[in-house]
Amino acid sequence: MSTAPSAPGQPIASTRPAAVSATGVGKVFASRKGADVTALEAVDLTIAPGEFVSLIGPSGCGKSTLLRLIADLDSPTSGSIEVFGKTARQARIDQAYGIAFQQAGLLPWRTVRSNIELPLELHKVGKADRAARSSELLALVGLSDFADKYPDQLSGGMQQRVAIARSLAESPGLLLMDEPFGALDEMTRERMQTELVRICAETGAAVVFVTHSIPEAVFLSNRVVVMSPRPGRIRDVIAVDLGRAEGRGEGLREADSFFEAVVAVRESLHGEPAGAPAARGVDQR
Ligand SMILES: Nc1ncnc2c1ncn2[C@@H]1O[C@H](COP(=O)(O)OP(=O)(O)OP(=O)(O)O)[C@@H](O)[C@H]1O
Repeated sequence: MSTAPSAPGQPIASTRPAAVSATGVGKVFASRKGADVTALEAVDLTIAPGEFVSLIGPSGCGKSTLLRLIADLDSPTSGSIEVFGKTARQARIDQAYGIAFQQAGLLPWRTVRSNIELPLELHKVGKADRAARSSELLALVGLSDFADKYPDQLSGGMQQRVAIARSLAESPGLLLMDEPFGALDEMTRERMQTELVRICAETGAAVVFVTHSIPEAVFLSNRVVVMSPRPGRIRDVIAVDLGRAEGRGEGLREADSFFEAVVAVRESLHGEPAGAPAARGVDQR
C-alpha cells in the first residue's frame, strides 16, 4: 500500500472518493448545568480507501467521539463528515462500514458462525449465501474449526477475531475500531495486530483505529494522527512506512524504522517540537 500523503491530514492520491473526509469538525456536549464540554475542535482529516489510520492522544481528547461521529452514532456540532462521498447518515444506512469495539460484544446464545452471520441475517441475506460468507470469514480469521462453538468457549483473542469477522461480514470498505485489542494480553495483542494487517491487506478495507498504545499504532498504520488534550485537535499526522503487509513479521518490532516511528509519535504526544533528532527518518508532517 502506498503511504505518501500529500499534506497533513490529507490522503494518498486516489480518484475514488475518500473513505472518510472530516472538514472543520467540532463537537460540544451541552450540559444542563451550563458547563459545556468541547470534545473536538476544527478537525480536518481525510482517509484514503485502503488506508490504515490510528488516532492516539491523551484520555478524554475526543478519539472515541470522532469515531462515533464518523459512524453517525452522534452528530457534529460544526463541520461535516463524509464516508465514501456520502453523508455519515447515508453511509450508516448503506452499511458502508463495520464496527469493532473493545468488548467483542458477541451474543452468548449464538454460535461463532451465527454471530458472524448476524448482520447478514438482519439484512435478509439467504441462508446459503450466509453460510458461504461466514465460512469465508471463519477461514480469514483462522477460526474454521470453531464455527459451532459458543463465545464462552473461546479465549478473549478468539472472541475479538469473531467480532472482526462479523464487522467484515458485509465487505465494508471501512472498519471503525475503538481499542479492539485493549483487553488482551500483550502476546495475544501482538498476534492480533499481525492478523489485522494481513486481513486489511486481503480485504482492502480502510481502517480508523483508536488506541492508547504507541507501538500498536505504529505497527498497524499508514498514518498516526496525534491529538491534543481536550478540546481535541489534530496536533500531528505522522506517516509511517513499514512496508507491505507480507513484510510485517515479528522482527519488524525490533527494527530501527519501527523504533524511530515509535519515538516520533511519542515525542509528538508529549508535545516536543517537530523535527527532534530522534524523529529523523520518519515523515513528521
Ligand atoms: N455523551 C457525552 N456527554 C457529555 N460529555 C461527553 C460525552 N461523550 C464524551 N464526552 C466528553 O467528551 C470528551 C472526549 O471523550 P472521548 O470519549 O471521545 O475521549 P477519548 O479520547 O476517547 O478518551 P479515552 O482515551 O479515555 O477513551 C471527554 O471529556 C468526555 O467526558
